[in-house]
Amino acid sequence: MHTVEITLEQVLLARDRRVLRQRALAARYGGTLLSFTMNIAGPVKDAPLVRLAFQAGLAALDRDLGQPVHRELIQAPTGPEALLVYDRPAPWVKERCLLLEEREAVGRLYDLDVLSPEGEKLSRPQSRRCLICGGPVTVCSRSRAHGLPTIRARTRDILADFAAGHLSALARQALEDEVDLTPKPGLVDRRNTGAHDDMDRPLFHRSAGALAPYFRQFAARGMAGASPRELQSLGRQAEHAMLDATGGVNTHKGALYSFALLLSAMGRCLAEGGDPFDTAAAIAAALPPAENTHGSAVRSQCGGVRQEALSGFPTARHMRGILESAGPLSALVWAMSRLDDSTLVYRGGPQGLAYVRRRAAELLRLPEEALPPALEALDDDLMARRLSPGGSADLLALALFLRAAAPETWL
Ligand SMILES: CC(C)(COP(=O)(O)OP(=O)(O)OC[C@H]1O[C@@H](n2cnc3c(N)ncnc32)[C@H](O[C@H]2O[C@H](COP(=O)(O)OP(=O)(O)OP(=O)(O)O)[C@@H](O)[C@H]2O)[C@@H]1O)[C@@H](O)C(=O)NCCC(=O)NCCS
Ligand SMILES: Nc1ncnc2[nH]cnc12
Repeated sequence: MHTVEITLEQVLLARDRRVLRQRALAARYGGTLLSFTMNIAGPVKDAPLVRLAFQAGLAALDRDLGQPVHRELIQAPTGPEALLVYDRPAPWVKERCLLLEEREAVGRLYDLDVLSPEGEKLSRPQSRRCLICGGPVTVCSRSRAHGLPTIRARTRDILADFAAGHLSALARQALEDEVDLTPKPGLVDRRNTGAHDDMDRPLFHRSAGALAPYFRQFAARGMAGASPRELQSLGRQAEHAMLDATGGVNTHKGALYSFALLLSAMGRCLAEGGDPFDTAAAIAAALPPAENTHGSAVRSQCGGVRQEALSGFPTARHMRGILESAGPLSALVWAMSRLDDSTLVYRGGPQGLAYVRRRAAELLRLPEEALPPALEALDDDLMARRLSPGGSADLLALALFLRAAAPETWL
């Protein structure tokens, strides 16, 4: 994405347009109006990092204030904007906006103007704090205490730090939501431990917690332009941390590889633009396939996770679409019906993979709500055969992450 420098005149025109829309919405709905824009100093007001923070702010508003009666979004060179109407008292809305602004550093970059039904803008009880010194921003802006380069550098640091933490939290949540989804044939879930004697749900949650700090680092290192070799080294450190947390059990080795690639790629694209899936594939291609692993043992029969990465994660991307149109169980069944899953080949040979693909394909026509009984029966069958579609489970987590992160809204 090419960043654009805007003029003061464009800023003023955007503000005039916003005021006219606010009046139109007040006339149409009454209710309390929230105008959400970003406080970004300098001539570049619209960039991937800004959009990511803005999208996260919208999600936080939905979480803290509930669904508005009306919402409209504007994407412009002067920066992302949202106009929201709530059927709530203006002081109630303002109080929650102030809490949201204070909750984390990125809130300092949110401009949440609350207007009463009569058009009166609710003031804040005390001045906003300066990004640089923490004093009243009115004093610093009047005295020009800090130069624009300093403020822009601090703004970018806040946005970059927020992005890494936010993406890490979404990735961790996706891993936890995947293992909690039930019933999943042959896999660990709330019903049983599938075809595994050495893993259970608490172990997977511990594993996700151990990986979260590394997920943050992959995104941050990607933003900093780290090389594939550096990322691979970080990946090995993350694998060791996972194994330390699980007592040596391989819960997420494959998931770590996929998430590491995608998070590094998202970080790179947040800083430099580009497509995160193409970037992930390029990083994977720059690294040699692993040796002396289960995957290497069956590589002549199965492409495994590296092949999925080299192709830009097409399976996870298609699964995300199924999440929207049907649901997570349907997405898992679809993946099981076609994925080149090395865990199945390693455990049951090509015939084990073919068996799972065939049984899953039989379920493709069922609607999401009709799947649980059939999946419980398949679960009992795969447990008896010691077959575990761990690759499909990993890609379900990746699809859940893509739905939550929605990179198309900020890249
Ligand atoms: C690339 C590495 C993972 C090297 O591992 P390997 O050479 O073995 O690669 P694969 O076999 O191809 O895949 C490894 C795991 O990836 C999952 N997976 C398999 N097929 C696919 C696929 N087509 N698409 C996506 N993902 C796939 C699967 O992982 C899950 O299953 C594992 C748990 O199942 P289980 O059967 O219990 O496995 P084990 O415990 O090993 O067997 P048992 O002893 O229990 O019988 C678990 O890993 C899940 O995640 C495959 O197992 C990678 O490790 C690597 O190169 N790392 C170096 C560091 C690095 O480069 N990192 C980041 C780069 S930016
Ligand atoms: N729920 C699960 N059960 C077994 N292996 C997995 N790998 C990733 N998620 C898994």
